[in-house]
Amino acid sequence: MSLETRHAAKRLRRKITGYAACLLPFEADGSIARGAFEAAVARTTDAGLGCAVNMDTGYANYLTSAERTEILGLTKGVIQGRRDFVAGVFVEGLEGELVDLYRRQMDEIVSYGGTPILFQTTRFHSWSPAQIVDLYAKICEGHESVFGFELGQMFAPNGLIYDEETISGLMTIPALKGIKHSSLDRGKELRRLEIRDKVRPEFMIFTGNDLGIDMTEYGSDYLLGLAAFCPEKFALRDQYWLEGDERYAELNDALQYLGNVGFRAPVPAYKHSCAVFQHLIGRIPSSEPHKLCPRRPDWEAGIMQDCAKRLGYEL
Ligand SMILES: N[C@@H](CC=O)C(=O)O
Repeated sequence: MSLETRHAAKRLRRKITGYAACLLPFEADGSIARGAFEAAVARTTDAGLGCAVNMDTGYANYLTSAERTEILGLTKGVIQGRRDFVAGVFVEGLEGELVDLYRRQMDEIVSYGGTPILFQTTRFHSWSPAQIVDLYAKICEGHESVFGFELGQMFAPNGLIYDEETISGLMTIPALKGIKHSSLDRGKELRRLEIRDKVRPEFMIFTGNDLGIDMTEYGSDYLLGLAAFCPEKFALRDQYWLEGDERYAELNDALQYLGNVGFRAPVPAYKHSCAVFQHLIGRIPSSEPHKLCPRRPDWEAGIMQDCAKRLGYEL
């Protein structure tokens, strides 16, 4: 795609739909900070963003199934039907028939009022496009609304970025309403938008590109771990875009600075960056990530402080 074509693809003043992949915060003793999690769900919802829980940012890969269920309960309790929320379905490492494994967790999420979003599993990495599309069709059958999730392996080894045949096939499944795309690759995401516009214009592409959050300018919506750092700033940015307000650019730049620092390699340590940031601005009781999460260096608080100041937080 030439730069001219890319520039022409921008959709000024589009209404953007945004979800934050909520961070699961911890107390200094390593226990889940339930109150702070509930406050984050309330803050995100009040700001106008949807909550995505039990995602990578919520340590879906490290939580027990009982802990994931507890998170669903806490989320439902705070949101109380005021708006939708999405929740990760994580089957990696589980034994059994794949369709059953997915559907059992999806049913549970729906029973809490959530929309399931399907993490991938290494078990289908070597499958053909037709086999993968068929699996999703079976998983989604009878469901009203499900989201897919393409996760780059810089985030987690169970993730996979599909080829275009698979993506086009997935877009034909009626219950699948959209897909989160986390390749961190603008070109790949722009191609998905082109395919979507041809195959099924109402199908949602949620950018998961924390290094390119302006993908929303081209027709993506978003489901971002970065939005969990400061959901109200994302809401304001989206409002500026909707209104054609020139303050959009400066705020987007400040958010992107935070994204570039927070999501630097090794990428999975972004959850520690998020905890450090949230602790600095006084929202969570400790800067501790999940005990299995890769950690940032001791100077993280200094650089996060600079990001926070640029976003206008007074520390
Ligand atoms: N932040 C995302 C991961 C990559 O996009 C998530 O929490 O799932």
